[in-house]
Amino acid sequence: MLKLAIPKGRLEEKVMTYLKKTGFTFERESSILREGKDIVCFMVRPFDVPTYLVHGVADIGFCGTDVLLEKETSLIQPFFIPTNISRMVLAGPKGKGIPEGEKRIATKFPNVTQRYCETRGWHCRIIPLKGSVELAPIAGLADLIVDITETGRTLKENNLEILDEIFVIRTHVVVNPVSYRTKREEVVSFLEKLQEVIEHDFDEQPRR
Ligand SMILES: Nc1ncnc2c1ncn2[C@@H]1O[C@H](COP(=O)(O)OP(=O)(O)OP(=O)(O)O)[C@@H](O)[C@H]1O
Ligand SMILES: O=P(O)(O)OC[C@H]1O[C@H](OP(=O)(O)OP(=O)(O)O)[C@H](O)[C@@H]1O
Repeated sequence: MLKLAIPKGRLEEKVMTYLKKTGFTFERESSILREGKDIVCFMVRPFDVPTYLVHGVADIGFCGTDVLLEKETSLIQPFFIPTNISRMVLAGPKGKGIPEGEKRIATKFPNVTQRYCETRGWHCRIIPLKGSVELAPIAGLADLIVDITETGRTLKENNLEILDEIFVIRTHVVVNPVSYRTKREEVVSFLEKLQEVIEHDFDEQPRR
């Protein structure tokens, strides 16, 4: 029995489509649980995916680079699944640049931001928020933000500009290292089937 941690939200549909293409069917479905003959899917918040693996209650999960770097977990990352590519960026009010001295930075990703400031040798005051981070400079809560940008629409709508790109965000397949040892055959067989589905999908894509 494989136990998977599936991110609810913008990644959910793509991941569930890949699972069904991999041959899994589900007899019982709810908003938090999908159960089939050889599989159980825990439907969780994206930030919580690594937690289910680290605590050993899930074998495989799917989550973004942002979550993995924010949670600083050491999970096996065999490959990506094709989803929209987004970026973690430093951004601030258009035309104002990066202030001298202490920088107030609002973010959903305090650990990522702390490490980024250390690499820049900056003295920062990090203001953790749960969302709508783009509001912080407008409200005077922060000088800068560290946040995800995909299309750039949110930044543009709030007169913010990218000041630095911190890392590219992909969607990772992640594996619990213990499961990789104790359920090796089942885990490897699933990963191989999933990779075949992804490669077949990719080959089917119309070439631009
Ligand atoms: N525009 C985007 N904003 C946020 N996440 C994005 C975006 N584009 C791609 N992603 C990826 O999708 C993942 C899930 O994002 P989603 O918006 O579904 O949940 P969340 O907002 O991160 O978490 P929650 O809904 O629990 O607050 C992110 O961790 C990131 O890897
Ligand atoms: O570059 P864009 O395509 O505009 O996407 C970036 C926006 O998407 C995410 O917000 P989300 O929609 O997840 O809501 P949130 O602000 O509550 O996190 C992210 O926090 C940015 O605000």
